[in-house]
Amino acid sequence: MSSGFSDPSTGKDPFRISRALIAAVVAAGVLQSVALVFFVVAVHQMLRAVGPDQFGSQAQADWTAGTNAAWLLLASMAGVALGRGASFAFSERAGYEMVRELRMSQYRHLQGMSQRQLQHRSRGGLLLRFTGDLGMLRTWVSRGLLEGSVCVIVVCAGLGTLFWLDPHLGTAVAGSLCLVAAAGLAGGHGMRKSIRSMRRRRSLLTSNIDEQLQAMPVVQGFDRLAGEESRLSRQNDAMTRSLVSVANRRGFWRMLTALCGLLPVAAVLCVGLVQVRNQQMDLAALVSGLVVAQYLARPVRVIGQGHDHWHRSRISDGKIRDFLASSSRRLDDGSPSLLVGAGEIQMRGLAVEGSLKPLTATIAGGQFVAVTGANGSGKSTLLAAIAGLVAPTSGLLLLDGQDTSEVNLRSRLGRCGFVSPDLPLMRGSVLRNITYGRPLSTGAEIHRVVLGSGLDEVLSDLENGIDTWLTEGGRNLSVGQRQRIAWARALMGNPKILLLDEPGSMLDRRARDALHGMLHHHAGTVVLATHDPDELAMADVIWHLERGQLVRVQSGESYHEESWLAQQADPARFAGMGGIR
Ligand SMILES: Nc1ncnc2c1ncn2[C@@H]1O[C@H](COP(=O)(O)OP(=O)(O)OP(=O)(O)O)[C@@H](O)[C@H]1O
Repeated sequence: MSSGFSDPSTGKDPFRISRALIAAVVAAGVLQSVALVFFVVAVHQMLRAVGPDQFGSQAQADWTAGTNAAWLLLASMAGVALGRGASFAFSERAGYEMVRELRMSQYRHLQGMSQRQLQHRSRGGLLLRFTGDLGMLRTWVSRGLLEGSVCVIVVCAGLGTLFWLDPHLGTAVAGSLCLVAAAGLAGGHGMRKSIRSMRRRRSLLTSNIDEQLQAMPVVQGFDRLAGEESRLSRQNDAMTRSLVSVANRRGFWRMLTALCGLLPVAAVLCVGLVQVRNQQMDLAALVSGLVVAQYLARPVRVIGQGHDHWHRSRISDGKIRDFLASSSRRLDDGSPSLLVGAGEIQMRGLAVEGSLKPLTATIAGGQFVAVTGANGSGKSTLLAAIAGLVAPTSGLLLLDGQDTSEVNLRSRLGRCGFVSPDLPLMRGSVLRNITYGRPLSTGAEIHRVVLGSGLDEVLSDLENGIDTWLTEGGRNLSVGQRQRIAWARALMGNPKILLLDEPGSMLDRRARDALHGMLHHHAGTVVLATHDPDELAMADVIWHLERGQLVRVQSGESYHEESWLAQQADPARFAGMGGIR
């Protein structure tokens, strides 16, 4: 079953339900229905063969016919049980398999989203796509669509059997079901509105809790505990009100479905008794009819609940489709891979809306460029654009002469070693973190990087050394320690282009010296965003950015001279700042 949507990475429709499983569910439904018909026939025959006179039997019990009917009864019971069990298992499996595909499609879509897109999305809403929304869709597919279809087959078979027993019984039950279905459809209005409001509130609450988890020290440090508690309490109350409203509507549905379950029994009893009184039907047919009506209670209830699942899933379905249709870059679109060269970076009118004005410049392979400028001048954006994490809104970026918009993204990402406050450490050991981009690094390479980045000093302070376990973002380490691990992570594999966004901002003097030594020795291009005069003086070229624009290019030497002269002219201004060395 296809929805017309296709995952660009796999070319498959992630909403597709496996045809084989649909066939299996339908087959199980047919088995259950046929077995139910035989079961009723067996009940009817048994009553007529060995039941008392009122059941329409002869004065003498026909034990042979009764025994045959008993065998049929047993066989049909097994068929009903088998059909029901199989239809449940296959329906559940079909739902789980569809959700598995959708989960991966959503995750691949997420992987193609740029840093800015992710920063602009609510985390609560995104989390909901992977949890509640998938759960709702699964419930609809398994319990609503597939189990509901089986139940429709069973109800049809049951109605057919009732018509066979007595057309009046069939008509009464069919009529009563139509009545309840019409009432249900009329009462279904407003359900989606309540669900939409409940989802919005749940997403807000999840985002808030997620933020609080990360920023609890801010809440505590600024003593905003009471304020945040009352905000959460308001959100919690609003969500509870939405949940109660949805529960009320669902309660109405439960009432209808319970009624649906009992109504066929009442209809068969009333119409059947009248027919028996008028001697147009025997008691065997009435009892058999009651057996059918009683069996139909569950399938009718399931069909009724399908309506509830349908409404709940429509909003989730829409949200997932919107998410999958939102802009995301394809990681592997079949275009050629980026080839590694000397690390030359060319920008031709490269711009990022709101952050970086069109920039045309070239950084030669092996050059060391320091980028400086006031806060918000666009340094981080420039580095992230070179790394491929921020998509330029116009212009071209060429790495080693290759237009990055024409190479496949997967080959481009990870080509630059990047240290940035926006790239936190991951949960896991220090070793996992430093080899994150290159899990197959050899022991010798790890040793080289650990020594080259001075990480050995940090590791000697950690009880478990390189196996020390880091929590999310490495928050169980000091900021400087985290920065040095991030450094080592960027150096692994000796990347031709190294992008460092203020990597020394939290380092002590020794660590800073180690960083400078590493910058000296790195055999490749280095682009360093910094305010540090020592680091600026080390660079081959310095780019001064102002409000997203490259306003001045200067050599490191001339910067050094300029600073030295300024220091001589006004020593008081530089007192205590360490000076230019
Ligand atoms: N996710 C974002 N979405 C939209 N605009 C952003 C985003 N991040 C940053 N900006 C804007 O882009 C501009 C450049 O920001 P950027 O972080 O590149 O500056 P920066 O020079 O690195 O600053 P700092 O020295 O404070 O790190 C700023 O005006 C900022 O408001």
